[in-house]
Amino acid sequence: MDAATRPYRSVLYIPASKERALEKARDLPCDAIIFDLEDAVAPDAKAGARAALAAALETGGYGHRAKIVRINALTSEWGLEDVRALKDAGADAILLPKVNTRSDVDNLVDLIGDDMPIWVMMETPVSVFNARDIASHGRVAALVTGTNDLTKDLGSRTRPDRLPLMLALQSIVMAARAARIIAIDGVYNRFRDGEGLAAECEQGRDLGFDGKTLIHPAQIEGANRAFAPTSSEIDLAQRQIAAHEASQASGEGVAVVDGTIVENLHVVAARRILAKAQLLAELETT
Ligand SMILES: CC(C)(COP(=O)(O)OP(=O)(O)OC[C@H]1O[C@@H](n2cnc3c(N)ncnc32)[C@H](O)[C@@H]1OP(=O)(O)O)[C@@H](O)C(=O)NCCC(=O)NCCSC(=O)C[C@H](O)C(=O)O
Ligand SMILES: [Mg+2]
Repeated sequence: MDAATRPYRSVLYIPASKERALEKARDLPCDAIIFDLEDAVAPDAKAGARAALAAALETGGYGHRAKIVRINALTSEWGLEDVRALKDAGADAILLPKVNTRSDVDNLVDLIGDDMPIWVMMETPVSVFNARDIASHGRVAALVTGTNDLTKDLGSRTRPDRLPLMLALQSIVMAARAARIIAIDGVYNRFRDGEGLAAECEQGRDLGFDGKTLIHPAQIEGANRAFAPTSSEIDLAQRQIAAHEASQASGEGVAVVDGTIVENLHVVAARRILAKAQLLAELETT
């Protein structure tokens, strides 16, 4: 699948130390997997997780799902070995945690060479201030929000409305959009709370994120639903395009649908919705 157009509604973290989870993910309906060597893996389990992940990627079977490897920070005792063991293991991208500046990305580029796309964890206050600079790095293909680390570093409280994180969330989406790269929202820790997840997914979708990182398979369906176009969005998009075409044909620049104006820019957004709906429909039949 083309990296530029593939969906990223549901991006599931899997601790690479959990063999059962590595196996299970081959059949889960998520759009992408982050194979985690960092915070989900205990220090004593790092080496075993690295080897298990390399073997799982070699075996394959993850189908259309984007395969992202989250390594440990390059400043940690494990980062360099993670890169060495996994840079040629067949992943679609490497996810670098605890990034602060663009030069952190340069350090990874020096180690992996020319090809592999880099995803960046945005999870420190410094990274948020540098969001535009990081996102515009030519090798960075996605920004992934680390709301747990951000909350820790800010000393803020976890609130359902995520008010303390709003500047960070919006900065991340803005930077990603300015650079035309992917923006993924942070995790929802109460993984058995479907209603809470749905509300946070909706907020993330409203903010402009492409999808949400997840920690448990039970969260996949909610994220897939929230980040896909709804039937009423599809219906409206079709009517906006038709009305705009009709108004153009009669020499008018602007159409009106449901009492709201439709201009060229709305047609661009409407076409984007239809393209995404089509892509997801195709995905369901494969
Ligand atoms: C949260 C968990 C520890 C819960 O585990 P568990 O109690 O074992 O869950 P279940 O018994 O309900 O599991 C049911 C089956 O699903 C499989 N499973 C569970 N989690 C996953 C998963 N993530 N991927 C694939 N499969 C999974 C179990 O193996 C069971 O399978 P079966 O045997 O067939 O029934 C656990 O879910 C977990 O470890 N989640 C991941 C946690 C994680 O990755 N954390 C790090 C990322 S979050 C983060 O760091 C973000 C960022 O950096 C920040 O700062 O915010
Ligand atoms: Mg983190």
